Amino acid sequence: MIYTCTFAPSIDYTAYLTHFESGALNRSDEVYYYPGGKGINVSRVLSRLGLKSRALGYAGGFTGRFIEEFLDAEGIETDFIDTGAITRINVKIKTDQETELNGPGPVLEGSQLEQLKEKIAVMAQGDWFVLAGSLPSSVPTQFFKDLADRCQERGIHFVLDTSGPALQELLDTKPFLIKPNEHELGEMFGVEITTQAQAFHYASRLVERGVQHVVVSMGGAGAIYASREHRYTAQVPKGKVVNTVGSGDSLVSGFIASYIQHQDPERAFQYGVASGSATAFRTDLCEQADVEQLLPEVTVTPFEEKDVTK
Ligand SMILES: Nc1ncnc2c1ncn2[C@@H]1O[C@H](COP(=O)(O)OP(=O)(O)OP(=O)(O)O)[C@@H](O)[C@H]1O
Ligand SMILES: O=P(O)(O)OC[C@@]1(O)O[C@H](CO)[C@@H](O)[C@@H]1O
Repeated sequence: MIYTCTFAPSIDYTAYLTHFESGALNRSDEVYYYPGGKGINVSRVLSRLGLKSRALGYAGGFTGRFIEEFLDAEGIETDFIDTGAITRINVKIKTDQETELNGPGPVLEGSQLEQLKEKIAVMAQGDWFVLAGSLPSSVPTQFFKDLADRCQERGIHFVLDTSGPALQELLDTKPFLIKPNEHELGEMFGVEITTQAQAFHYASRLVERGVQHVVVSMGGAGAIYASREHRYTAQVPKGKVVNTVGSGDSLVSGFIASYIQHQDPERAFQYGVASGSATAFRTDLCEQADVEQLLPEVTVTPFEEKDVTK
């Protein structure tokens, strides 16, 4: 079973307009409401790729109900813990640029954290646990470390896609996969990353620390993959970018879906990148047919240090 866990879900309210002026009344041409939060996006894309998952995490209020009902209508199993408060609404403004305003995550108490522990006590060897999205500052980092350690002890694939201070400490729990973008990877090391060579350099340091598969997404500039055995780069397909929100999560889903089928990291990387781009080219998350169509356009090549001019 694949479990996704979103501590801070959202409704993503996305408004499309030709021009946005800060400090003025703006009117949008089109708006969309989707359940959001990185783990939830992973569950939604997995479902489109034909894989069942259970979406765990914290939700509450009328927005929490909207998220649960929406996922239920898509046939996705949910098991959220009630926060007793309204789940955030994240505002995404699309003009020729993308502007985002994300709300704060929930404030959680010890008893609510205990409930999550009970829900994941049933996980078994070979299962997947995808911890994705921002982690509330009200939760001690040790709690996430305990979750990750439990995965490691029981042979559960631990996939980590988050940012911020907890990420550093969680790296020592040897996750199966992490997928920072180049900015998040740079933050981890206090540097700015602008080239694939730099991304490989720092991704390799994560591999040395024990992360099994590192994918660094670099938006339209492609992506890189590093593990102990292999290093690859991928070019992304060309297309009209409509909405990149959730494209990183789609990459994670595509990687997992392909890896489960073939246990081949190169194929999983290619399928992941195709899934990310398929999402970037739509208003909502990708469908399997889009991914399959883009797949041949994603070229994956082995990375050789000597190919790089720094
Ligand atoms: N301009 C683009 N053209 C083609 N594909 C893109 C573009 N931008 C993003 N993608 C696809 O989406 C993947 C993830 O993109 P990105 O690096 O922006 O992730 P991210 O910052 O984690 O995204 P998010 O947090 O919004 O989900 C890329 O590897 C690529 O496959
Ligand atoms: O505030 P966080 O948890 O870092 O990110 C939340 C979010 O921006 O990430 C998803 C896209 O990856 C969106 O669905 C959601 O609104």
